[in-house]
Amino acid sequence: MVLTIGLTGGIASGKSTVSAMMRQLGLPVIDADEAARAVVRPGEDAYRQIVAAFGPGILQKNGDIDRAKLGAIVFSDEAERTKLNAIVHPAVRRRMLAEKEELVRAGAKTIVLDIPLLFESGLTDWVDKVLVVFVDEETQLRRLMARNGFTKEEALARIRAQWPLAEKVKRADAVLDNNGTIEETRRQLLAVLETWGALEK
Ligand SMILES: Nc1ncnc2c1ncn2[C@@H]1O[C@H](COP(=O)(O)OP(=O)(O)OP(=O)(O)O)[C@@H](O)[C@H]1O
Repeated sequence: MVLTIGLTGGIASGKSTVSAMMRQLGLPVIDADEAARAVVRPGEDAYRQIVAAFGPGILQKNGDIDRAKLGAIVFSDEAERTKLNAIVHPAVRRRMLAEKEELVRAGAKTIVLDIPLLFESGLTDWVDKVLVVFVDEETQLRRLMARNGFTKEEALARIRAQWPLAEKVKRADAVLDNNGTIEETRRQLLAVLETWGALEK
């Protein structure tokens, strides 16, 4: 039996920090953001579909998709956003499932799926356990502003575009409180993984 852990949280709540810890512990991590970048690289099906749907005007000189341009188009137009998601989402899911199959074939006992929008995308059925990285809104705001150089308004707009973190916490199998130090978070992570038998080889 393979144990599949879904790692999620809110923007700047510390998911990448925790996923790096999990990798350090030797757990294989499949990263949804990385998959989303990979499927739109030149040569990929989703790349061709995006160029066909939005035109070559969204390309950079070197042929890569200009994420800022595409982002500006879909940001203000829901129909365009739906069109893009209909191309990208299935491709990301296929890629993540293929990566998971590969790890299962290679004999992995525990697999981590790092999916920032696990709940928003309705993918909780993909995992056996949901691990939520939690911070209070004050800490989240401070870290997001510091990391991205956002104003308070810019940071709040991004926080409010996601499910409230408290809702994710309610539905979690385990929660890591990341308001404290990295070391405190690491201790909580080890305890959860121990409980789930996730570190057994
Ligand atoms: N316990 C902590 N103490 C201090 N700083 C932290 C802690 N955890 C994370 N950070 C910092 O807070 C910021 C957000 O953390 P991280 O990038 O891991 O979050 P994330 O959930 O992956 O964010 P996103 O969804 O935006 O990619 C980073 O700058 C990180 O270095």
